[in-house]
Amino acid sequence: VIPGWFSEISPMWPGEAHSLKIEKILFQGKSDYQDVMVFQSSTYGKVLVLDGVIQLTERDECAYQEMITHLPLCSIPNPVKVLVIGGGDGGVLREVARYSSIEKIDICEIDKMVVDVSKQFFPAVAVGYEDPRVTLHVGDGVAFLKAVPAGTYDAVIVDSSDPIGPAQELFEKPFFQTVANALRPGGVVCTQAESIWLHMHIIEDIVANCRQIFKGSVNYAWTTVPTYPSGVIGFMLCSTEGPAVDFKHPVNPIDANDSQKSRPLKFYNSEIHTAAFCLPSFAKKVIDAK
Ligand SMILES: NCCCN[C@H]1CC[C@H](N)CC1
Repeated sequence: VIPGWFSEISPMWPGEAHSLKIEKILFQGKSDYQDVMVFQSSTYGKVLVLDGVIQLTERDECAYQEMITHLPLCSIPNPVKVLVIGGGDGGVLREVARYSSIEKIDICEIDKMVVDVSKQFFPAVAVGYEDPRVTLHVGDGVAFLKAVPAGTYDAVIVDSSDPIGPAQELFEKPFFQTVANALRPGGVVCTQAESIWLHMHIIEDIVANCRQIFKGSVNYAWTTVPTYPSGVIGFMLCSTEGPAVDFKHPVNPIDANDSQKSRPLKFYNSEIHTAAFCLPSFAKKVIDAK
């Protein structure tokens, strides 16, 4: 460990550790579920860390929040009801709130401390909670989805941490089945789906499970987030049986109905949407073969 530096050491990415220079530690706490820390970095703004794993930095969170939200929501013509599982920092809510067609945004986050810390230290991320369409449910996303009437949502976004810790169940087959049940026919789900450089086996299992459960489209997309392990993160994009969804070609260009023209997108655009589904051969072999 280098004094004055934060290193992201984890058995989930053995033998490597991304480091950020610390200017000042702003918060350290322990919730019912995990250790929570916020620090001011030298070059990436403020940083949110859960159980020693970087969740977001002010400098590059736009890449993740915009892609995980607009890849699914630009793929269906008229989202009305959306559910976010996880995402307690509020960044996905901020992006979902751009769609004027949306009438209801539910969010189920298990750890209230993440919500409170984000509101205190990341106001430009937690701004998503200010939208009147948002309802926060503090609890376990698995239980929440089991209680949701079938066919309730047009879209579900699973903005989880990694499969070690509170989010473990969000990577397992029963959870994907409850998501499929909660979606309308032709509804879409987008989940945080790790790194093709680090987690090809996890991704292989997720793709196999999704192909069994989601009878519409099943695709894997990826993007660059410098402060995530290996510098990239992926997403599973799945749709239920019903009106066809072509994830690779957006039908609902966000700029057509973006209610927040005062705060333009920093990362997402329709070209990078389509490009996100282009995979290197080692990943394509595994993902497209399933
Ligand atoms: N809403 C914040 C992003 C949470 N997703 C992250 C993906 C990469 C992981 N190593 C840590 C969580």
